[in-house]
Amino acid sequence: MAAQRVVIGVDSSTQSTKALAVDLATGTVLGQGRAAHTVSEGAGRESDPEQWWRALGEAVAATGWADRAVAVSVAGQQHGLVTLDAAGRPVRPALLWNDVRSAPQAARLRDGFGREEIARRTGSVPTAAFTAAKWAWLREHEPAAADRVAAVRLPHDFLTERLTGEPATDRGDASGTGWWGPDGYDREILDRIGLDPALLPPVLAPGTGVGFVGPDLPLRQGTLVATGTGDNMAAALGLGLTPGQPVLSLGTSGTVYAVGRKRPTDPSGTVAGFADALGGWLPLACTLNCTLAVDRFAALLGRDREEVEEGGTAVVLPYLDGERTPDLPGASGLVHGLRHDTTPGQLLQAAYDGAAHALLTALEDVLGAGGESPDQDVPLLLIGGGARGRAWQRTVLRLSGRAVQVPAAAELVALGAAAQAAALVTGEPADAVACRWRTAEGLLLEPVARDDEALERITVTLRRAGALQGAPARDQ
Ligand SMILES: Nc1ncnc2c1ncn2[C@@H]1O[C@H](COP(=O)(O)OP(=O)(O)O)[C@@H](O)[C@H]1O
Ligand SMILES: O=C(CO)[C@@H](O)[C@H](O)COP(=O)(O)O
Repeated sequence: MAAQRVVIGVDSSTQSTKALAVDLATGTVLGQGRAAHTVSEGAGRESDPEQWWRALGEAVAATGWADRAVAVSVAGQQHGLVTLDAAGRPVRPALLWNDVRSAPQAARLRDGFGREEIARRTGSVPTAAFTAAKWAWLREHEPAAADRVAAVRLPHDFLTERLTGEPATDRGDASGTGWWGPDGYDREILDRIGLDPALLPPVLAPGTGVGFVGPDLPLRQGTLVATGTGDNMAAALGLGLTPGQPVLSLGTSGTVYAVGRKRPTDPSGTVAGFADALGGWLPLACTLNCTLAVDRFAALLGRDREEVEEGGTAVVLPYLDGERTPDLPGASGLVHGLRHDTTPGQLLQAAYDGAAHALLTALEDVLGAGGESPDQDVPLLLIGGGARGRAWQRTVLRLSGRAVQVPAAAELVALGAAAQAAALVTGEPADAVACRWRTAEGLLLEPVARDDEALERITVTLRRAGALQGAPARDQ
């Protein structure tokens, strides 16, 4: 009998690192590990890349397969700016995707090139989330630190390079930088933000290996290392998505996306025109306030997150971290429509609705931007930590009007990374590996009539909130 071959997939996301050891032949998860990250509070959102590296070591060790896996791949939170000195050490903590301090720099890029032109070049109209805006912020606010930078990396590139000693990135994660387009790195944008292209890693073709794990590291020396990718691209691989199949991910960020055959270039900025990790596109809309914001409302109300009640007229715009979709980086949380008979459970439900609203109203734009026609009969795949919650599931059913499918597999990002590692070994496309592993199978929830009234109430409140929520981000 042939020896069992095992691959490891890693998801280095905002709140934690998760690792899965997966049987290459069947997709069975044989071991898993998790290690928490810390994110700064206050004006910015920063994390120490050294902590991610330690967390990767802990999480892969906990799988029980670190010394036996044949291949590994690392997926990571998108957009984060990792700055390294000549010795490969972080110059400062990484600036994360949900740090809105870089909003003025994003606005300058947008206005300098014009929305149409920058979307044509990079696929996206940059917001504060994009790495280009973060580098411009660093240049302006910490020029001495910027001068010391010898290499600029995304979170997953940083970890892959620690494993292999090789600088590399992939088209999926590169597409979230704001300085990458179909012809590679955009020299004019890099020039505009004062970033030397020599500091950036090469963008490897899909399906390429970066190298092998070096000596004295958390995995066996000689283990094959795949390119890895951004976390949303990895989940798309992990689900074996076909074009037009929509996904809603409920984690620190809320994201809605689908694989598309057409390159997206949405000048409105609602849809980011990301590349996927194969050769296609991954139009995506992302919010900053998702599970953490709803959990904060539950805590403020002194309730369990499942203790929601229907009815009432309350509207919550839960923009506790500012917001990206809609692009209101200076926004804060807003409650409207309270009455004497509003119950705490209704208010909590309104927080769920407010967090899901932008994602579900962007769904048609996401499908359209990738050249796919919205088919209401195709179930919405629900993933991320929040997908386990019944209140989240019911909210998505009510506000989408679609059937909702919750895959039984919990860690789709790590599973997608594992599929990418497996593909490197077998020569298959990574999404074909995921289909073979039947990763998308799970609970199918029947559709209910869409609650257009609730959606409209939120849309109107948002429109009327105008000046309160639209205040420009403080330049800090
Ligand atoms: N059963 C559950 N119901 C609702 N939310 C949940 C549940 N389990 C976890 N979460 C939420 O999921 C979030 C973590 O999701 P995850 O996708 O792992 O985040 P990330 O990848 O951004 O680090 C936490 O903020 C937590 O509030
Ligand atoms: O910024 C985006 C997508 O553009 C986020 O989706 C990040 O990739 C962070 O993901 P999570 O840690 O929430 O999974």
